[in-house]
Amino acid sequence: MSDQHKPLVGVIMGSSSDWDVMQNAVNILKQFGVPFEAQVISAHRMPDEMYAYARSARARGLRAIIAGAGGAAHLPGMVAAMTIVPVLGVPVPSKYLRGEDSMLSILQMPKGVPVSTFAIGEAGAANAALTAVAMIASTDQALAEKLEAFRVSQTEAAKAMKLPLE
Ligand SMILES: Nc1c(C(=O)O)ncn1[C@@H]1O[C@H](COP(=O)(O)O)[C@@H](O)[C@H]1O
Repeated sequence: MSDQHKPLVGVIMGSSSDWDVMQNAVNILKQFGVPFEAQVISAHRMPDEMYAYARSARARGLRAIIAGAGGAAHLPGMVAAMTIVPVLGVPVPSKYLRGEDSMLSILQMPKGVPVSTFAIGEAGAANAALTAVAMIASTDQALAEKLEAFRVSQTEAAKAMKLPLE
């Protein structure tokens, strides 16, 4: 990471109402010190802005785009249609269908335009960010070591878990 201020990961979401979930991605990027940008971009409500964002992503140096959306979640797929920067899709839980609609909208892409799709909700947002970290770590040894250390401490925490019976 030569320039700490130049974002390597773009985090976008269809609405500010997605923030509760999507902040889990931002928190991971902050934890690993990966430069990122985060903003609301909607395929449905801001198609021109979405177009400009996706078309400029690669030239601006983004290595991954984490795109979260709920309901008819077309944002990740439409962004993926307009850039070869890998898109990591996060299904945001929806009010009536609890995110199953979001998940299927993001997951069922036609052959040739991939969106890597993660679990519905917070775990998906965090795991999308961990995947972006892993992608960047493939050419950044210091980041790779941080990711290894994260896994070790997670394992230690799991091994130390106690049940109330004990
Ligand atoms: N799925 C999309 C897109 C899109 O895919 O372009 N734009 C907004 N949305 C979603 O609409 C839901 C409700 O949004 P509001 O809470 O603003 O009404 C959000 O989960 C958002 O991601």
